[in-house]
Amino acid sequence: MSSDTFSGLRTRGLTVRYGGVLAVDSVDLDVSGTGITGLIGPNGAGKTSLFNACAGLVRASEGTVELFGKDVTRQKTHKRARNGFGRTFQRVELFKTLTVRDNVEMGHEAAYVWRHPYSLLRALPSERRETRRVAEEVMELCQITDLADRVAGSLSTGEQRMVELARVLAGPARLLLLDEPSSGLTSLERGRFAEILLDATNALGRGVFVVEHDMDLVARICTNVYVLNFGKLIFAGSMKDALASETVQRSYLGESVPTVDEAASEGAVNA
Ligand SMILES: Nc1ncnc2c1ncn2[C@@H]1O[C@H](COP(=O)(O)OP(=O)(O)OP(=O)(O)O)[C@@H](O)[C@H]1O
Repeated sequence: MSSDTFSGLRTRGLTVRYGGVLAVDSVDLDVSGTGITGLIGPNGAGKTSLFNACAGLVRASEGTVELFGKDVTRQKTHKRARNGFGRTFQRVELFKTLTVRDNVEMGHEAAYVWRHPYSLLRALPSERRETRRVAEEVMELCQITDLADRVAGSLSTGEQRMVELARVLAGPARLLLLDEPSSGLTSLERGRFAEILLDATNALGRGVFVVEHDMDLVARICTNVYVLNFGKLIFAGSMKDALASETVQRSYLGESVPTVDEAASEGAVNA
C-alpha cells in the first residue's frame, strides 16, 4: 500500500471469499471523503460484499482497508464507525415506535456514548443542547421538520428513507455508505431524494459512497463511479466516462443505462 495519506476510503487488493465463492477479487478503491461516489454492477457482482468488507461486517480474506489515513482492516464495525464511517442498509432500519426527532437525535448521541458511556443514562445539558441543535439542522436539510413529532413507523417508505438519511447525517461520520437508498421509493421520491442528498452532503461537507441499482439516480448524483462485474473492478472513473464506456454498457446488457446524451439532456451528469 502506498504510504501517502488519503482523505477518504482506500482499499488495496481487497478480496472476499465465501468458501469456494470469490465474491470480491482484489479490488483497489480510492473513494474521496467529499462528493458522491457510486458503486454499480449487475446482480451478484459483489457490491454488498465489498461494502460489507469496507464497513467491517464481512471479514476480508485478503487486502487492506484504510479510512482517512488509518488502517482499519482488523477493526470491528463500531471502531470503523469511530474512524469516520456511517452506514445505511437496503432495508430501512429505524426505531419504529420512537418519533422522528428521537431517531435523528440518537444518530448524534452515538458520538457521546463513545466518549463516556454514562451519557446513555444522563447527557450533560450542553450535550443535550448540541444534540437538539444538530437534529433540527439535519431535519431541516432533509426537509422532514414537519414530521419531527410523528412516530417513525407511521411514515411512508419515502419519508422513512429521509429520516434514515437525517439520522446518519446527525452522527459524526465523515463518509456515508448508503446501500440502495432509493429502494422502495417512487420515481418522484427518487428525484427529491437525489436533490436533498446532494444539498445536505454539500452543506455538511460529507462524502458518500453509494450502491444503487437505479442508473438514472446514479447518473444524477455521482461524480465518480466504480463498476464491478463478477467481483472484479471493470471501471473506475468519472460518471461521464462510465456512461460512454462500452465495457460498462456491455456488463449491463439488458439493463437500462442512460446514454451520455440522455443523462446530459436531463441535466443529470454531475461532472
Ligand atoms: N453469505 C454468503 N455465502 C456464500 N455466498 C455468498 C454470500 N453472500 C454473497 N454470496 C455470493 O457472492 C457473490 C456476490 O454477492 P453480493 O451479494 O455481494 O453481490 P451484489 O452485487 O451485492 O448483488 P445484488 O445486486 O443482487 O445485491 C454472489 O455470487 C453471491 O451468491
